[in-house]
Amino acid sequence: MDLDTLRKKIDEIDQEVLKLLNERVRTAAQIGHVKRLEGSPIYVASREEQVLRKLGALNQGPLSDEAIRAIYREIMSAAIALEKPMRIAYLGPEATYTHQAALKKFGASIDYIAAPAIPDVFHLVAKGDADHGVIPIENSTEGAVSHSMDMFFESDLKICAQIFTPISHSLISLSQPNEIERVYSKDQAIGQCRNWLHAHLPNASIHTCDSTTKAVQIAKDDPKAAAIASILASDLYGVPVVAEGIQDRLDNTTRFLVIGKESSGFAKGVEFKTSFLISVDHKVGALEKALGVFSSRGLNLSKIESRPSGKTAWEYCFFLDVLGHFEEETVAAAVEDLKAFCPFVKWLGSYPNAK
Ligand SMILES: C=C(O[C@@H]1C=C(C(=O)O)C=C[C@H]1O)C(=O)O
Repeated sequence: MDLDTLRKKIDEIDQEVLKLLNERVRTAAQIGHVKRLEGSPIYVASREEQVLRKLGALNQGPLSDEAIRAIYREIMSAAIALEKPMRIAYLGPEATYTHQAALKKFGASIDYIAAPAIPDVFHLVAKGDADHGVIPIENSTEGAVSHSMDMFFESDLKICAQIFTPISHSLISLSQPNEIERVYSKDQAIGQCRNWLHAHLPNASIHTCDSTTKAVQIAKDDPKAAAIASILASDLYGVPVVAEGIQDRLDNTTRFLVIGKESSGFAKGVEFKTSFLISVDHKVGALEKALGVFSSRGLNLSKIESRPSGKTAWEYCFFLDVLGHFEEETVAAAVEDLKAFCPFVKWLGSYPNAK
């Protein structure tokens, strides 16, 4: 076929695609109406994952599953915006890695609010100024973001989704590396580039600041300074990248959480993760007994992290991640068991265990 004929064919296909897309978002708007009557949440992470999994199973190519997910991310974003204008608070300012994770999850049709600090994300959602919030929770190189974890002690907000984002850091500066005297970034980002900094900028002093974006703002005003941040932040502030991919591990990935007033309901065909916060008695075998509640039911405990209780020195609480949904019988029964002997058990949410 010649070019004109092929382009005519594309135009005809686009007409059909457009008609179907509008039909799809009109149906989503109707769903939004039903949800408003029921008072149920507009964004439903488990349903989205179910739709994406079904599409993955139906897909015969040549589009990759990744491409289907990216395309549908924007279709769903537009659908949600028609159901209700939605606001997502994230740990800002603009162009942070959390901002990028939020965009990846919610797409371009949603309104975003940059919050100055992690507690502000929680407060905006709790007050109803934002429908959901996005916060970093752990990094594959540096481990837990303890400030985020500790917020769950006091907050009643629930986890409704998780987002995994590969993190590639750049050195951003008005000067070349041999002229840099000071390096600025968020503590977590500095920790992810420790070996690189030691090898390439051994004489530079290292300074922490509130965010990777803030670091770029500093580097914009101080030619002897460099920031560790994303290429997006370098573009936004017009400060050049002088070295790329400076993180110590190639597979450096951060896990972010979406928080909201409600967790994510169960959906068939979707694998779930459930997070808990517990404390155990100061007794021999108390922690082992708590963990045994899950293993005896064949439940996979995918993570355990201890944090100081915040009440008494040298007393700890434990964050647990278990594969399964709180609405599933085995998980619910395990929790009932825990409640019988643990002084404190708090369910933090069940959400799709999508990578
Ligand atoms: C349409 C719905 O609302 C939202 C949009 C979805 C979609 O476009 O498929 C899926 C889940 C929700 O986040 C729904 O709940 O089914």
